[in-house]
Amino acid sequence: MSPLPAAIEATGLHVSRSRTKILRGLNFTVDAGRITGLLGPSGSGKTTLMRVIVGVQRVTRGTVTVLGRPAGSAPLRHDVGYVTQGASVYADLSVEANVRYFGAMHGATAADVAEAIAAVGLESLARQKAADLSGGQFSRVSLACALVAHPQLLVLDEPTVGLDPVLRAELWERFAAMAATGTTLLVSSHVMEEASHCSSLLLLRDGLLLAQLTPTELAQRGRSEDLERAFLTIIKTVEPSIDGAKRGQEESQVTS
Ligand SMILES: Nc1ncnc2c1ncn2[C@@H]1O[C@H](COP(=O)(O)OP(=O)(O)OP(=O)(O)O)[C@@H](O)[C@H]1O
Repeated sequence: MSPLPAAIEATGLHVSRSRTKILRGLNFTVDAGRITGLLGPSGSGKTTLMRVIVGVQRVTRGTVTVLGRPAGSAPLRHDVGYVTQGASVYADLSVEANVRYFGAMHGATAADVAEAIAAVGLESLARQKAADLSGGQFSRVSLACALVAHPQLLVLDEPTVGLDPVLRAELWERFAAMAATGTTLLVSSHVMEEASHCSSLLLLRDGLLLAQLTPTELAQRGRSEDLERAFLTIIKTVEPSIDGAKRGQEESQVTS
């Protein structure tokens, strides 16, 4: 079988916001039909990178191609799903009405709506108003609204925050099943143990890509099966080069 083309390709990606350099020269590819984890400490640039990929963040320099087209181009609207950290659903509508509403934009059927609700484990609450759900249930409505469109690429910003371990495990199983049927998933997290569910990991720190590697390679390079510890080891190893990159940037700011 010939390999699938990359679902996302970033070349020399720089993003500045309010004159602050947030992403500083990222180069990477995300394989189609796989789960790629976007991992890094708070403030490292994960959300900014996701916003670029879904086309809502202006790029300062460089290119990002998504499913073979420039990120944000109109034909991608039906092919890319994005679930932000803050759930974006209508609190005064029921779970079902929310999913139906978002599904209608993509021609989803009643069966698609029921399937998306079941996928996030909210069947028994389908008729409940979103406002009356718990925090974890509320954020799962958002996920169902993205799933109902059957996107080719699903970008999820910290989807497991606030979920109990059982639900978290179920969601990861769901993501794996989606990847097995060809969906590409890019999932951010700062919980390193979740890295083990991914085929490939993008490790971000201070807007720089420290490494792109598999969980096994992370454990090997970081010399620990504990992926949190392995990540910390990698951070310490590359710290001097980060300082160097920052210095280089400050020098270019002085000269530009
Ligand atoms: N509009 C803005 N103007 C200036 N700086 C911003 C703006 N939005 C975000 N930033 C900064 O960009 C950096 C990266 O933010 P981003 O939200 O991408 O990080 P993150 O890795 O997703 O963090 P978290 O895990 O906490 O959500 C942070 O230092 C943040 O303060």
